[in-house]
Parts: sequence; C-alpha cells; structure tokens
Amino acid sequence: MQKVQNIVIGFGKGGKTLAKFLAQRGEEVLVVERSPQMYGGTCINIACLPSKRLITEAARGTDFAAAIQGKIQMVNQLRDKNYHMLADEKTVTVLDGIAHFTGNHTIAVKTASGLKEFEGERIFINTGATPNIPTIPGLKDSQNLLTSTTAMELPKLPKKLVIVGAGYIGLEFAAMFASFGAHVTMLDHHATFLAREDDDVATMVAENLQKLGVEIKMDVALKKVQDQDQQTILTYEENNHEQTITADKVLVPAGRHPVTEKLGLENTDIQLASDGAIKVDSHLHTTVPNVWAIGDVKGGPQFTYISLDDFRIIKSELYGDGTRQTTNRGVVPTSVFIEPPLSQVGLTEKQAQVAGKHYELFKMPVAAIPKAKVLKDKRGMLKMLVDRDTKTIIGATIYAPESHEIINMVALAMRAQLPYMMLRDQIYTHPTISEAFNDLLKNPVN
Ligand SMILES: Cc1cc2nc3c(=O)[nH]c(=O)nc-3n(C[C@H](O)[C@H](O)[C@H](O)COP(=O)(O)OP(=O)(O)OC[C@H]3O[C@@H](n4cnc5c(N)ncnc54)[C@H](O)[C@@H]3O)c2cc1C
Ligand SMILES: NC(=O)c1ccc[n+]([C@@H]2O[C@H](COP(=O)([O-])OP(=O)(O)OC[C@H]3O[C@@H](n4cnc5c(N)ncnc54)[C@H](O)[C@@H]3O)[C@@H](O)[C@H]2O)c1
Repeated sequence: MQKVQNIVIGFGKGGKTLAKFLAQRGEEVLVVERSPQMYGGTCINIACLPSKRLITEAARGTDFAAAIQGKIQMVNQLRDKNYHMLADEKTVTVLDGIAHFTGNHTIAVKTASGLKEFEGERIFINTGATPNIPTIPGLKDSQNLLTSTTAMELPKLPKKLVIVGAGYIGLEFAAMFASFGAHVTMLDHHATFLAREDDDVATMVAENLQKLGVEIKMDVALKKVQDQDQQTILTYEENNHEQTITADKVLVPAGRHPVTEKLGLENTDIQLASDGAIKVDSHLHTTVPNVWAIGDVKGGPQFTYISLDDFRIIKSELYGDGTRQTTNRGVVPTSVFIEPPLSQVGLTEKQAQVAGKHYELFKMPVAAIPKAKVLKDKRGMLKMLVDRDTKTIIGATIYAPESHEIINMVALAMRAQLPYMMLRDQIYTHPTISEAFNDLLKNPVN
C-alpha cells in the first residue's frame, strides 16, 4: 500500500483549489476522479458554466443545436485547463478511478488497470451531489427522462418539455428552454412558488416566466409517468382532480443529494448526518481525525462558491490561524440566472418580519432606472432592508438586470457593516444598474 501525504477524492471546486494550494507548498497530493469527463468537477462540466452559457445563448437567439455545440467546445477547453492546472504540478498525481474507503485512512481505487491501494496522512472528501429522482411509478424508467446533465446534451430542442421541480435548476432551465422556443410546463409539489421570496417578488417572477410562455403548476402531486410511442404522459393531481400532460422530454430537477453511496464509509468511523450528508464540524472535520469533507457532500447550501469557501476554511486550519469556520462565513449571496436575474442576500422582508426585526424598507421598480431604458428591459424591482437602529443593511432582493453583479456589492457592504448611507451616497458610473442605489435608498416606504 502506497503512503501519500494528501488524498483528495473528487475533482470538485474546493478539492482542486486545495490540491493546487498544497502542491505549491511542495506537498504531495493524490487526486482521484472517477471520470475523465469530470476533471474540474461538476460546475465546469455539467452545471454552472455550461448552463449559464446556454442561458446566454438562448437570450441571444442562438439556434439550440449550435448553442449545444458551442457549450461542448467551451467545456472541453475548461476541462483540459483544469486537468493541467493539477496534473502539471510536480507533486500532484491525478488518478482516474473510483475511490472507496477500506479503513479510516486507507482507500482503494478501482482503475482500468486494477485496484490500487493508498494510505493518506490527510484525506479530503469532495465527491459532490447527484440528482434526486422522486420515486414516482414510471419516472425513473421513462425513455424521456432528463437530468440537468442530459438536458444540456440534447441534439435537438424538445417541443414540449415538462420540468418536475421549480427550484434553482427548474427556473433557470424553464426560462432557457422557453427562450430557445420550447413549450415548458413546470410542476412542483410545493404549495407556493418561490416560497422563500417575498410575495411581490415571487409574483413578478412568475408573471415574467408566464410571459415567456412557461406554465407554472404549484401544489400538484405527480402520480405516474407512462411512455407512449415517442412521448411521455404524466398524470398528476391538482385541486383533487386528476390531470394529464404530454411531454417530449421530462426534466427532473428535484434537488440533489450528497454522493456518499459506495464510498465505503461503513469501513470507517465517518458518520453521516440525518440528511445523508457527511457529518462535519465547523472546521469541516469529519468524525475521523485528519479526514475532512468539502462542498456538496458535507450538506448545507450547494453552491460552487461555498465549496471554494470550504477550501479557505481548511487552508486556515492547515496554514493559517485556524479562525475560519463555517460559522463565520458571513453573508452568502445567491443569484438565480433567469432574465432578469433574481439575486438575494441576507433577509427577505418576510424573514425579517418573522424574526421580529425593526427595519426600514426601501423599494423601487427597475422601470425607474435610466439604464433599464437603455437595455429596453424594465422588468423587476429592488428591495433593501435596513436596521432602524444601526442603519446597516440586513437584506436585499434585487430582481433586475445585472443583479448577479451588484448583489456582491451589497454583500460586501453587509459584511463590512457599512451604514446604508455609503451605498446611497456613493458616486457610481452612469448609466448603470448599481447607480439605482442613489435613488432606492433615499426614502423608506415604511
Ligand atoms: C445544472 C446546475 C447548475 C448549477 N449552477 C450553479 C451556479 O450557477 N452557481 C453555483 O454556485 N452553483 C451552481 N450549481 C451547484 C454547483 O454546481 C455545486 O454546488 C458544485 O459544483 C459542487 O462542487 P463540489 O466541490 O461539492 O464537488 P463537485 O464539483 O460536484 O465534484 C465532485 C467530483 O467527485 C467525483 N466523484 C464522486 N464520487 C467519486 C469517487 N467515489 N471517486 C472518485 N471521484 C468521485 C465526481 O465525478 C465529481 O467530479 C449548479 C448545479 C447544477 C446541477
Ligand atoms: N444559480 C445557482 O446558484 C444555481 C443554479 C442551479 C442549481 N444550483 C444549486 O443546485 C441545487 C439543486 O438544484 P435543484 O433545482 O435540483 O433543487 P432545488 O432544491 O433548488 O429545487 C427542487 C425543487 O423540486 C421540488 N420537488 C422536489 N420533489 C418533487 C416532486 N416529487 N414533485 C414535484 N416537485 C418536487 C421542490 O419543491 C423544489 O422546488 C440548488 O439547491 C442550488 O444550490 C444553484
């Protein structure tokens, strides 16, 4: 059995960044990745970057098949760059194979040339997450079932697409496929559309999706799925009535669960949390010393930038003062990449009310921003909540063009605990969406 200083299982965002960091300090690192098609991990190959590329192409009116070809080229380049970023380091070995634990600090890797065994001084688990497919009769075996991965590999645009799940992927793919010209219906078992958001925002997002041709059916229970000829019939219950809908393809973005199956955890003292994720403390330690878990596999918010932040926490422990933890990440902004993008940080108005916060609410429509006229896109609104006593920002929802950029400025202001007047009185370039803060923050509406 070969002894290695560091083993990273899975070529994910946090793991690859950590591998590079350790290698640049002369440490030996073995990175095990189960598929050469996944060098660089989920984000660059099958998630964030390809989906945002297709969303951009759809908005530009590019033909679907051409957009898919362009996406494939982009991903190939990114994957190659990611592979070399690690493989070209003197002290890094990228090994193709499926890793599983044989003991607390030992792994076996199934490779094309047989089983290879390693003992790691430190082991980092970065195996990501995989789609949930609800156990609905006929769904798993449908010839027309798509995951977000296979939806981005289709040779031609489906005419009728049904999407089961109106969460992040559901929304982004609904808008994208509708913009490419598909007829899209979203089915979700949750009673409320965008339940986390304020009602005014959720209503506006729903209206804009509907204008794009997306049908949204909430509070429905999918009962069965049957293939008929080339198509698929979905039977669901809505208001106690059984309904059917026919689809050419059925995309199922119903959440993603951590990849822990077949990892051999039963051979270790690594415990799982109740949600099936690897149990970690605030330093990302598993229940076995010198074994950490990074990214989606450890549960919590599933974002590439969280996996990257996990790297910072481990770096802080190994080469810093050890103060970084999951508990001091600070505010974590989010963006749903629809048109216009929906971005959020801190509390919504609804959450602030539940928490009993004393806040001032600032609100304005995108239509009042000069840049909106330039962009010929007046859809959306901006909301910001400020603590009445401290005058610091406690939350913002920006449903506006370029919100995925300016939300980061709000997050920074929150992190630095700046008084909101700094954003209000800042000199902004013109015409921009960010200059809307000059007007937004003049007068509270409550
Ligand atoms: C369609 C889609 C769009 C998304 N869009 C965004 C977005 O816009 N912004 C955002 O921040 N997040 C987005 N996400 C979420 C984001 O992709 C994930 O949170 C992130 O990629 C998780 O990274 P990770 O570090 O946990 O590991 P991953 O990048 O998932 O890497 C895990 C790796 O481990 C490998 N692996 C698994 N098991 C083994 C094993 N036993 N042996 C060896 N290798 C193994 C896998 O092949 C994989 O390469 C999106 C997700 C999806 C599905
Ligand atoms: N822009 C981004 O940052 C981005 C984009 C895409 C994905 N992601 C990440 O990927 C994760 C996974 O995305 P997702 O969209 O699969 O999950 P999600 O949790 O965002 O949404 C899942 C949706 O499926 C619904 N659902 C679950 N089971 C169902 C059933 N049986 N019938 C009908 N509806 C059902 C849920 O009510 C929910 O609305 C997200 O949580 C997010 O962290 C991020």
